[in-house]
Amino acid sequence: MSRITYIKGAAQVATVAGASEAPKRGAAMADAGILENAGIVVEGDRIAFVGPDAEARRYVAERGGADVVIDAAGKTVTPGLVDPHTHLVFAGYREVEWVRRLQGTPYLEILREGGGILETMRRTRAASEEELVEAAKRRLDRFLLHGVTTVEAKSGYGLTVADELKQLRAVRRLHEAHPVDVVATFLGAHAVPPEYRHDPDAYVALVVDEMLPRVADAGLAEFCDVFCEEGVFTVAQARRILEAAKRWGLKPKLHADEMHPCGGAELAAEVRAVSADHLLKASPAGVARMAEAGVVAVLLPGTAFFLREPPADARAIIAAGVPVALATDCNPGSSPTVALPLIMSLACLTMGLTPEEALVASTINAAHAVGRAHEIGSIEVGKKADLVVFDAPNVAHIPYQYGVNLVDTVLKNGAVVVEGGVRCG
Ligand SMILES: O=C(O)CC1=NCN=C1
Ligand SMILES: [Zn+2]
Repeated sequence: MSRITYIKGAAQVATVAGASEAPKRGAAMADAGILENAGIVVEGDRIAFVGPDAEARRYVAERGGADVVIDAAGKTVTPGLVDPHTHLVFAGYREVEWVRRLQGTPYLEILREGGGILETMRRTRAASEEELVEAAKRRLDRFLLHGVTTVEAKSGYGLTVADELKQLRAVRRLHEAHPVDVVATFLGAHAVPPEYRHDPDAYVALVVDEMLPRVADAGLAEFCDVFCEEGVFTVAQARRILEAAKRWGLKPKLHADEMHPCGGAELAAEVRAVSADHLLKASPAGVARMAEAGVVAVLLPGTAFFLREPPADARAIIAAGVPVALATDCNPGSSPTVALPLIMSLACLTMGLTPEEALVASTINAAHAVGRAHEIGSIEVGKKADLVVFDAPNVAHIPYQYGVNLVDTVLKNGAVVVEGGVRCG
């Protein structure tokens, strides 16, 4: 008989229900499926009931009572938060670079000098697989304390066959060893490494002819991403890599139009990418093409904030009918954070999302961006019991109390792993 957990008397339960087949877009994003004075019953690792608390209580009584009871009076329950864009596995931080950027040196200038991503590349190449796993585990611990129960994690700091495989093996070990589920993305085309700086196309050939086959044969990644940006990889190079990735069974994603309007959104639609991410400089035509192609826009307002750039035009992207998701972009250069609730605050404060839209973008739509919407991202019977109890009277408080971590309890696969805001499982 599997364990029965009863989350009782919640002031609000944000079910985010009804969008497991397709992400919420347009006006539908404003509806997080909120129930007042509701209860949730978990059996084993699955959601067994969600609805009025009186009915939940009856459901529990008919099964002889609950093994675990969580009092959610005055609190808000949401699906476990999903972060669809992180560079989780890396060695070393770049606070020195950040101070230089504060004083006016542009991000891409530092990259051209051989710093930035290439600074993290040198440290990640020098680190062992074990060191990468241990450092990332501590970041996953903090993600969990912020209510994040699934993250996507990219390679892209190795930039050699061996080091890209090392990073992706670390991602797989993290998924196996930590309560947070980790979804792997190959990002060998994150930057051109120094040894290829005189022949970037030769590096693209290494990515296509050597890295992709090894990653695919080892089953080390579900997605392939490219940093399509001025001075990094062109649209033509990105197209070549993503078309090859599709032939190897990896689903395409794209860092698109982050710093310059390069046509990344248009390319994402052309290759039918699962998601196009950043989009600070995306063209209206590119956004319209994304809507036609069903590409999810993963927006990263924390990165825009940290780069002190205007954010993506989320209202126009939502109005165009493109589903929007949010992510931290956790990385040592442009977004050293794991605080997805703060990203929700920035989405409201700098991009004009409502609290319910921000929650939809951090749950079911984010789950679609990592191909997991059938399993997670909403509180619906049969889905995995990944749940967060926030010490908040309603959903709005989650982004409203910006910078405050209101996470009280986290259930992962039906088991309590955070209680009273502290790790316990
Ligand atoms: O700077 C980094 O390490 C991560 C990044 N990739 C593309 N933009 C930022
Ligand atoms: Zn990124």
